[in-house]
Amino acid sequence: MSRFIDRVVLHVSAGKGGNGCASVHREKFKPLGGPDGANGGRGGDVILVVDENIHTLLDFHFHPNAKATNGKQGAGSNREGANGEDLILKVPDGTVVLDTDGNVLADLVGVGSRYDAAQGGRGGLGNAALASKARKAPGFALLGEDGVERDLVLELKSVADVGLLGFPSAGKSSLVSVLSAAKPKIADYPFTTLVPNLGVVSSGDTTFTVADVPGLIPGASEGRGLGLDFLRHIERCAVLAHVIDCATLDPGRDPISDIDALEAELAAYTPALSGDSGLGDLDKRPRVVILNKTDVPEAAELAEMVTPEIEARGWPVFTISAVSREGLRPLTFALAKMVRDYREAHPKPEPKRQVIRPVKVKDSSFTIEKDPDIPGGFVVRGTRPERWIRQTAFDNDEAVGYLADRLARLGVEDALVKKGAQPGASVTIGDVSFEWEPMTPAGIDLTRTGRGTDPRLDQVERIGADERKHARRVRRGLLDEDA
Ligand SMILES: Nc1nc2c(ncn2[C@@H]2O[C@H](COP(=O)(O)OP(=O)(O)OP(=O)(O)O)[C@@H](O)[C@H]2O)c(=O)[nH]1
Ligand SMILES: [Mg+2]
Repeated sequence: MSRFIDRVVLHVSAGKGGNGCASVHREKFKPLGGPDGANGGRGGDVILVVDENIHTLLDFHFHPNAKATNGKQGAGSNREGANGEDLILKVPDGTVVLDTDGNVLADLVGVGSRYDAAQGGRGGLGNAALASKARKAPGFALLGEDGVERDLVLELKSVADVGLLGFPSAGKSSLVSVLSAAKPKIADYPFTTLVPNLGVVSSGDTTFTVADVPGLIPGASEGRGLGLDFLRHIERCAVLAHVIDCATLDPGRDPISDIDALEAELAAYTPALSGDSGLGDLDKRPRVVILNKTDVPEAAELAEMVTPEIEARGWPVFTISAVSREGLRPLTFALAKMVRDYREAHPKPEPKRQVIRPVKVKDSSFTIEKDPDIPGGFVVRGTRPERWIRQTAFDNDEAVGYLADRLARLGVEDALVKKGAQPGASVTIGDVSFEWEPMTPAGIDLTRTGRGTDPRLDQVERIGADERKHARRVRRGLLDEDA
């Protein structure tokens, strides 16, 4: 059986941030005029946007990997690296975004709704931006960070007014094809419909949509047949319509037992979106029963026989033939009225142009735990320390020194001392382990050590008073610019 494409796993990778640049301003007679390495650009995001012209997730089935472009590196002369371009992926209305554990991350309803699915990495700061009083000409820059990379599950839940429920081959697609201009595939084998089709039906002043969804068989709520794929679509329909095949020759099936089987599956299904659609529980949605194929004489007889029993449940019954087009007008009127009543009771909210972004963490907390694998070792965890590790070019001593200063200022050094870390202990942060060398007794402000002064700049001091003064001005100018 071909795969159902209303559920896809999509691998999104945002762009990497560009590295910052370490550069020193050069001019004739002023070879070393101050740091002018610019910042790297941000990596592009991967963004999902609801588009009215997209109706399936088919594209993602064929292209399951989506990557935004990287930010460019910064350059000398304060030339910032360009940002990566965001990758915009168009999704159909009613797309639900889940993580691989099944948690709903976003429920995209309304054209224009956006979900920032993966954030680009931040660009690294260039040495101009890293300059400070204590570190006039840093000989290093920060690395750009990797963009977010993850697997997302996209599911499509049709947003339709009327959802057709029925066994395979009951005639759901046939019905949509005669009620609307939609031309779904119709065939006499089960599971002809693999992707829901939306039909637009007009009746007087009322226009409403009917979702033709895949057939349902007992056990669907446990995933049999196209079960869950089917049931997902029903969640967002205001009116549920049973389409019953009165001409089936399957032993053991009759209209009443078909309805009971479908109702049992609905009852067993736990909607992922319970409550949020504003439609209420599935079992409280209004229903109609459509007895189909009554152009077949036996079917017409059977329909007549079971009608009172179904009406006794309080559900309106319509006897139709999708093939001979009998009984369609009363059915259309009735559906239009139910949809109108529903809309009056639930005025449609303005289509939300919601932009869903993950919450930004501005978190300077960290934890230190004993490393279970290395005796005497420690593992430091925290958003900022882990980010700083990713930003550090470990082949550059100054960059490593800067990292050490940052960690010390955050209190990591002190905390390690308190935890009883010994010099030379293995300390792991993120992907990096190193031997810990306490730099100073705890408590001394490490930013004042002057570490980071580019030794080449010392030469400036030997050039002569005028040039020195000029160089200083340039430098101050740069510092002011960055402040
Ligand atoms: N005689 C008769 N046959 C019908 C009628 N409606 C549909 N059929 C036939 O029933 C078969 C199945 O019709 P579909 O419309 O594909 O059924 P479906 O419910 O969409 O089936 P799935 O997509 O497989 O779930 C086709 O051969 C249709 O021609 C009807 O009113 N009378
Ligand atoms: Mg069908």
